[in-house]
Amino acid sequence: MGFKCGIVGLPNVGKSTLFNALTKAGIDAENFPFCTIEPNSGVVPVPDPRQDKLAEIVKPEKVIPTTMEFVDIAGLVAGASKGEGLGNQFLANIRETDAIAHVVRCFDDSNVIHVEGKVDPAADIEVINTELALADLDGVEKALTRYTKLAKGQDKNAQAMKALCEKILPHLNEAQPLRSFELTDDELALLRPLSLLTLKPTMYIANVDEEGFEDNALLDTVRGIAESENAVVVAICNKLEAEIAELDDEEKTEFLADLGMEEPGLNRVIRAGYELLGLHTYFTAGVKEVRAWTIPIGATAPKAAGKIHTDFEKGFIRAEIVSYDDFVNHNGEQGAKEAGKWRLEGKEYIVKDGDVIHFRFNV
Ligand SMILES: Nc1ncnc2c1ncn2[C@@H]1O[C@H](COP(=O)(O)OP(=O)(O)OP(=O)(O)O)[C@@H](O)[C@H]1O
Ligand SMILES: [Mg+2]
Repeated sequence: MGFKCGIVGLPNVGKSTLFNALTKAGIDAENFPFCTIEPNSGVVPVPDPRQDKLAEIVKPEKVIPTTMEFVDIAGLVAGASKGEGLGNQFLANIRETDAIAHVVRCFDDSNVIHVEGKVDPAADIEVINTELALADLDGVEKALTRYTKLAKGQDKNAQAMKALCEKILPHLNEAQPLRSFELTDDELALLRPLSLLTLKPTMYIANVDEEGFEDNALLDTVRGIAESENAVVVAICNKLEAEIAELDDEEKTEFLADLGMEEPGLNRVIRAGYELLGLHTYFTAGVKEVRAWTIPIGATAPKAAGKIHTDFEKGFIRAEIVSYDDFVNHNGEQGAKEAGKWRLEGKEYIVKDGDVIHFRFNV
């Protein structure tokens, strides 16, 4: 089920620091039982202020946030696609993720070793992107050999695959990510089984020092590169976040206020990851629990219902919906009903972000 975001980057750039902060923050949220799946993989609650607002109104016994999984992946070095460093193992770990958070060092600290000897975000990004592109090149070349054989028969799919592999190979040969190659939806669907790394939605995490959020040429470099690839950048000080995550709730509020921050920077990372995956949230809000559920953007009401239980999808009758704003503005379901804001929707309804839903079904 889980949506996984892999944390990648050069060695010693702050990946584990970020991961630790993320997973610690998970424990501190208390209302979610943080679970470690593997030593380097953790489920993190997705912070959503709307859910807190709903809970204030409904006063449920429990509040259950939705979650996503982060995976801390070993540092990648030049040559990984040829088996250097942890090489293929590393690449296999990335292949299993749904999106990539690429941590880039944007802090100067001579005490922290940089594997390439100097802090240079553009060069660092290139090392990683090149390795990922070369890994894809290898995958596409193998696929081409396979489909070339199959295409000799009448296999239409194999013929289409062969042509497509030939079309994208030159781009990969120049170590360019496929994100920057224009592909139709049909072509993307054809390529899906190859789980290509450079097609995964990617965000850059610029790891800055405490004063590094403004007037930071290193950060500007990352922003420039991201813009050219239509990628997202989140600037964050991983070291500071790790410290914040260690604090108890009260200390945390005070500490953040001192820094002039409303919430930990981590929340931006989690939310950016969530958006990157093309996900959004609907809520169920009863006295037992107020709960957030994750669905792909564009999911219909029965599909959304299926998240709760397959029976809800199979026996779907209708969805009773109040949109988030109406729910809050009218102080709950009853108020929204009286104001005529309570809707009945059928099988075709595309669930909107923030919908508060009650499903009717029979089994
Ligand atoms: N923003 C920052 N400012 C200063 N130091 C930092 C910052 N972020 C991380 N560090 C420091 O950088 C060092 C390396 O961090 P970390 O172990 O998280 O790297 P990593 O990317 O996981 O490395 P590896 O690939 O070897 O696992 C640590 O000493 C950490 O405290
Ligand atoms: Mg690490």
